Amino acid sequence: MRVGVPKEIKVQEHRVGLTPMAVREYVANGHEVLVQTGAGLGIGADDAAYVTAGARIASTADEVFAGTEMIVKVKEPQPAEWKMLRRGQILFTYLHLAPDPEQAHGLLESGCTAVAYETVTDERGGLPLLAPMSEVAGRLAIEAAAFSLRKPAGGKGLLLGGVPGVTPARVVVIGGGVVGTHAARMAAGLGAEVTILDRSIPRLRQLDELFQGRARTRFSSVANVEDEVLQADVVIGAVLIPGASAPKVVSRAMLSRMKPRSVLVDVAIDQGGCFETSRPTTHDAPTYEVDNIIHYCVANMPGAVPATSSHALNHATLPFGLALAAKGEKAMVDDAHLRNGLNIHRGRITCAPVAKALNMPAVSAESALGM
Ligand SMILES: NC(=O)C1=CN([C@@H]2O[C@H](COP(=O)(O)OP(=O)(O)OC[C@H]3O[C@@H](n4cnc5c(N)ncnc54)[C@H](O)[C@@H]3O)[C@@H](O)[C@H]2O)C=CC1
Ligand SMILES: CC(=O)C(=O)O
Ligand SMILES: [Mg+2]
Repeated sequence: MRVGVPKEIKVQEHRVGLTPMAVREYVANGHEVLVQTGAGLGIGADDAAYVTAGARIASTADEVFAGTEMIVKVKEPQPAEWKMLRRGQILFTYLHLAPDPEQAHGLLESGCTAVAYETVTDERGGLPLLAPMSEVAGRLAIEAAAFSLRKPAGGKGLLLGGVPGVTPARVVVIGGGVVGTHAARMAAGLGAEVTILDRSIPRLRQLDELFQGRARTRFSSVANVEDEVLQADVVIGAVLIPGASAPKVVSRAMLSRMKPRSVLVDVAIDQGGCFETSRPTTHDAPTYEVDNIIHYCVANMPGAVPATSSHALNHATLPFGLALAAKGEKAMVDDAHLRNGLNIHRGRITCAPVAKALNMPAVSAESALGM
């Protein structure tokens, strides 16, 4: 198959869909790879590195989209990219369609076959193509919070871990999945006082084992969330219902009762955000304030550390991308986990939670693929 890698165009997005390592694997499997010039510069991979790996270099995104059967990206396509996609062309990338009706319409009109990294599943019930970026974002969330607590950054002037004789900051993590676990590990490692809330009892049991007392666990009821949030210096929003819009777990009414200049980091913003007052921000202007509470809501946090995150992402996407390149849409007929990634197929939505969030009709991926 001819596979295309355009340069990412979202604000401050420096990751790349295929690293030279991955290009070499595609080429070794008999595929042709067309990479837009400069696509890898954010990770220190110049055009020569891609040529060495076996790619051809295209001078424009137009050339990449027009000359290939599958596009491998990182972030959801931007409006200029919807227009370059065509019927039957496979798009393999993050989509986060539930809070994004404009993108959904753009992709439906293009007729493309859009496979979303974030809804591909594995046999253990996990999300293997979301997990590596959730690991990155969970860790970054604590860096972002620590920075936002500092006085020169406009914060309340608190050191996350405190020092001997002075109490540390209270960090509350809502959602104890991949993002939540990595955020809690970073916060606990820095010496903060950490509480993790989740609605899954089995998950709370695992977290209790994992943290061995270095983080408290608590069931995520409305009352418990409120109790924790009102005492917090930092709240990390890390809930997910796969494919769906994030549930709102912190209301605007709670903000005025929180400790002044506390920090909310809404990692779940890519699914619409789990705080009522969240709206997406960019790395250029990552924070804003509501009711004296600092909000950090960057929707592509791992884009800030592309030299780590591009490699972690490629390690996870590679086997699925190779299957799509080898078999086209049949790869999804053969693999139910990859099929769960199918969000849009030739003008129809094929992911039920996405359709529900957008209030649009859906068909099953099985019927769309003629199974
Ligand atoms: N902003 C960014 O740059 C990035 C955002 N993300 C997003 O972070 C979010 C979390 O991702 P993961 O940790 O990988 O998901 P996950 O599926 O591993 O964990 C989500 C957890 O939320 C829990 N949960 C669901 N409803 C809850 C509620 N009402 N209260 C408490 N817990 C609840 C689930 O039981 C689960 O343990 C997703 O929206 C993901 O897309 C991930 C990577 C980067
Ligand atoms: C998962 C996601 O939204 C990101 O890595 O940017
Ligand atoms: Mg979006």
